[in-house]
Amino acid sequence: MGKTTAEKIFEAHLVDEPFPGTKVLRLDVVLCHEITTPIAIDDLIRRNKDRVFDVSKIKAVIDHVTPSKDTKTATQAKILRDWARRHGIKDFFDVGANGVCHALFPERGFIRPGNTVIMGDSHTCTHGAFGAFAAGIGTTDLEVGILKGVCAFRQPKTIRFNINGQLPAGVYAKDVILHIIGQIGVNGATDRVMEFHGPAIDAMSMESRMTLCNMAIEAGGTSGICMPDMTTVEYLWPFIQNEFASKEAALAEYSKWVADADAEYEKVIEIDTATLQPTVTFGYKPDQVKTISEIAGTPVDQIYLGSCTNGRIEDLRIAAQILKGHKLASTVRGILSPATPKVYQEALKEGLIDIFMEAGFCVTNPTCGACLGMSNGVLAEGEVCASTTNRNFMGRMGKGGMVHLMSPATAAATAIEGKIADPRKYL
Ligand SMILES: CC(C)[C@H](C(=O)O)[C@@H](O)C(=O)O
Ligand code: SF4
Repeated sequence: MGKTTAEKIFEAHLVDEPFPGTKVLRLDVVLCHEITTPIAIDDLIRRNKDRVFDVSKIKAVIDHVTPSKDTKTATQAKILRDWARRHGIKDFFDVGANGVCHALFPERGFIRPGNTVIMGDSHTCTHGAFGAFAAGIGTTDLEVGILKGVCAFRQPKTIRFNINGQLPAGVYAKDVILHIIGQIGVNGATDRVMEFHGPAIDAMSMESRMTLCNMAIEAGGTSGICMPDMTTVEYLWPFIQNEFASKEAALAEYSKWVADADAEYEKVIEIDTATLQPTVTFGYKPDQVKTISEIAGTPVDQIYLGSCTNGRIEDLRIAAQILKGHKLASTVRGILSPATPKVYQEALKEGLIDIFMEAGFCVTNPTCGACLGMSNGVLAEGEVCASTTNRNFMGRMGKGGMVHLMSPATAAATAIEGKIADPRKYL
């Protein structure tokens, strides 16, 4: 019988099976940020276990609130910084070099097809875009991962999504994943891997695949996974060219992680792209979605472009293309947080930052910031934000505030009109 991508990765990384169905896997990458890792670090110190299993496999960044805004966040940053220095963790990204973890780490080529990846962050599923098994974990698992380079998982079942056809104009990876979450619900993939296939995925850039996998957790999914292909190889090429004689050789190697044609799935869900429209959330759960025609005209107070979902260069290009020559509506404010310094620099070079600033946007340094209501754009009570992020939970971007999740294109159109707007009019 054939295997899914997750089954192949589990088999290749299996160290132990302490109980039936519980698999201890060898880890290829342990990612860290300053909110959750300091808790693990403090506990390891307390238990006299301040060690790391392999400095080259640990990557750390200060990204959630940076530069620090108060004593608490400065202390969190300091604990992570001191720890990285103490252990000689080279891939540590501090103020000036830091960006949102799930954008920065892939951009640095840290995630490869077939990898096992953990992080104390729920959106770790993003890295499955590379054909990896990447899962968010809690403090105890993080401590074990840091100390021993292993993690226990239940063998997940896989749901396969076939995204048939090509995406219509104005419809992006964000709309696809919002549509899927709307269809299956916030628990629709709990403890499941979401494997994405089909011509629409084959045609997607790595950035779009990351957007798609990023929100797997919003349906309860352990990891989203896309099949490694030439797009994956091209993206990774600057980092792997010394490992392979040619791109074809890299592709041949990575293809072993592609799910077998006769793999067994718990469920196969077919999506016909012709039916897809720009999609936006309402309410406080990511499965509460409406098509743009159902929700257009809803007034907002703030537009936020950024995050690990949609703060990459492709997202800024799409939004800038729509915003070019327009101004923000007089009733709204706009905030752009490029996800990484590289995205920021690239956007500067391409003239995108000019477009955003001329439209009236405030451009912040790369950080999570407003996405989780920590800094750079916290909402007041009763305010509404049109946001390219991934969570619309009650008060997510500020107590008493509400969030409508949408694509960068829809956010840009909304910025122009001050009300949720259809991006297709501006294409
Ligand atoms: C701070 C962190 C633990 C959290 C997460 O795990 O998702 C954050 O990134 C978020 O998006 O709410
Ligand atoms: S950008 Fe938002 S969702 Fe992503 S890691 Fe940061 S806080 Fe979490």
